[in-house]
Amino acid sequence: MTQDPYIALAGVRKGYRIGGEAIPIFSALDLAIPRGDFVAVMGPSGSGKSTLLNMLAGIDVPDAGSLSIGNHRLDRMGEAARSTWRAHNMGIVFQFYNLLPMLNAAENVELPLLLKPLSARERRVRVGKMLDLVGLSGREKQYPSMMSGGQQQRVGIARAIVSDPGLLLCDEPTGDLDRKSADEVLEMLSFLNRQLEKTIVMVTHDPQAARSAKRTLHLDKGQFVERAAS
Ligand SMILES: Nc1ncnc2c1ncn2[C@@H]1O[C@H](COP(=O)(O)OP(=O)(O)OP(=O)(O)O)[C@@H](O)[C@H]1O
Repeated sequence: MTQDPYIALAGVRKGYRIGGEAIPIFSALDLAIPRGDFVAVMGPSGSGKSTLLNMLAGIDVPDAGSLSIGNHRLDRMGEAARSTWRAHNMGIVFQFYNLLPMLNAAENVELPLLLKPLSARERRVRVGKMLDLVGLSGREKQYPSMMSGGQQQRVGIARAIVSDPGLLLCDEPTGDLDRKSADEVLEMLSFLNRQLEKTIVMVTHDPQAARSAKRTLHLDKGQFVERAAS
């Protein structure tokens, strides 16, 4: 049985212009990721990992070629449509957590739900479940400044999944963490992939983080090279 890939890039061209000079990043990038996959993306600095994540997130668009996620052609959507699409279909986990310092853990996790037609009680119940899932129940009222990096990242993960998106994009999710906290975060991502069937694309420089993924794609000279997990 063949299934259309969940994420499909075909012939994607992307570059930047600085002053009059064109800087090509991808000239014909192809990529197919099935639903339920957990992919690590590695590659040297400047190889285009963030550019790829930004396109998958609909923050940036290809100059040419097609980019679809779950049958939606992101390259054909306007900015407002991409932004709405993003709010409903994906969660993003950042290297430095991107929590709002003036909000406590529960309020940070609740943020994406404010866009949904839910009552305050429904939001509270959902936020409680998410904090429980990431092992932080009882810490609802704590502010980011009172939490370790690992705890902050778990709040970031709870916020990323609170709307129940099918896709998680992770940008160096363990880049700011010590080994033990990093391993806890990676275990959590594996759990979300295996038990909740989230599709995960994770950019990382950390080979140990990449080993948590089902496969690793190496960006090299604007193309992907797949290497078996070691
Ligand atoms: N908004 C932009 N304007 C101009 N050039 C850009 C822009 N964003 C990225 N670039 C350039 O595109 C190339 C790829 O950048 P990108 O950030 O995607 O690489 P990366 O693989 O994520 O790097 P790193 O591992 O250092 O984060 C780099 O040469 C970068 O300088």
